[in-house]
Amino acid sequence: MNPHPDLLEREPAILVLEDGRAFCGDAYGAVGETVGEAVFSTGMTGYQETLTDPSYHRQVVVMTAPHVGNTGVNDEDPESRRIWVAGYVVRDPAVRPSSWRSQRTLEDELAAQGVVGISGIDTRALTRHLRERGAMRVGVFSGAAAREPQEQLLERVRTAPQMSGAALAGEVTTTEPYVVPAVGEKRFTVAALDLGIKAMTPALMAQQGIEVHVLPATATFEQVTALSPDGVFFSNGPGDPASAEHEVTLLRQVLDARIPFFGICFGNQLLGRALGFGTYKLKYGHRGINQPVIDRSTGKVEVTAHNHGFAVDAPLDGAVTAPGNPAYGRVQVSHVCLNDDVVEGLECLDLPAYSVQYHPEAAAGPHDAGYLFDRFVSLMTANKEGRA
Ligand SMILES: NC(=O)CC[C@H](N)C(=O)O
Repeated sequence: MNPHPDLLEREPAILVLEDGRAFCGDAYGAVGETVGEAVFSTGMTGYQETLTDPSYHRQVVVMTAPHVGNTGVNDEDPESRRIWVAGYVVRDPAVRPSSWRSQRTLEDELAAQGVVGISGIDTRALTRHLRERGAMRVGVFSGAAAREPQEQLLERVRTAPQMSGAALAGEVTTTEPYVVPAVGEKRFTVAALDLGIKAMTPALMAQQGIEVHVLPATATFEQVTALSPDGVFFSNGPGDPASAEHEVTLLRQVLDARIPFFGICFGNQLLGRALGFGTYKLKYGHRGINQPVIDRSTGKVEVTAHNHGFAVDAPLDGAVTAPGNPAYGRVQVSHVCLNDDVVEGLECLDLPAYSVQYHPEAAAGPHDAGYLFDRFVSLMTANKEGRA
């Protein structure tokens, strides 16, 4: 038997932020180097879902939860086919996983998938720094790279691509369409554009009797209508919504055709753009599983899962005519984050279309927002019956 990893001397590693601040730690996962956008997640659970969420593509995730890896890794919880984070920053890795569902250790999984990480970092201090200075590029270096002069490492961080302006859906989407069959009797057909979709989303739709046709991000309006869908869905996904031109054009065609539409996260930002609103980069984003959001139609507060670095710029007070096209009628902000008043949902009053910035699929996270899938079913039902 190999000696336990913590009995081995870990290789030194260094984390270098774009503004020059550096943190020393130990190599964790794959040894090597990686650069990306430094973001922090406050989720205490669900690291497997976080790591495999395609929206984290090109991001180095800093975990504020101090102890990571406790429940190991299994083959049931991934949200996609691989780990997407560009790097992983933790304070104190679990010495050994303890869960009846665990099949491997987290560190072995990170190493097997080539994900460079760093442990032994004061992730609270790093998070406070990111909150003060904002999300920025970062590099994690271990092995030979960690021995290079820090100025050279900093140079590599400063020349890495920025998240602003990045069009990344094409790098994470499925290459071929596939179908997630309805559970039980099939009631609806939905075309779901995969911009970085999480597995739980079609799974929850399927439970509502929806047959979900997941399409590549490059799908055309003709490919969508060929399915005669009862509804169209746009998923979450990485990158800057301001760079998603094809998707916005497609969504405008969907709205013009009055096909019921539901969008999550990136899908919400794209609905915002299709209606004529702008989007902007948040200082450090929302990532975690306990973010309070108010549903303005009911006044109810939901505790929700978030993962977004951009947001829609829309007026919070009441309905307005869609600024991009008056033919779309009135639109209002349906949900707002109680921490910072960021737009968390949009609702069209004269079109069958709505979206949320957060994650009703809650993988991981609380299930408070599950009703949003029921709303999609109601919208499609009303549209079928000519009431929408
Ligand atoms: N989870 C998502 O869909 C994220 C959307 C977008 N990439 C953002 O960071 O805001």
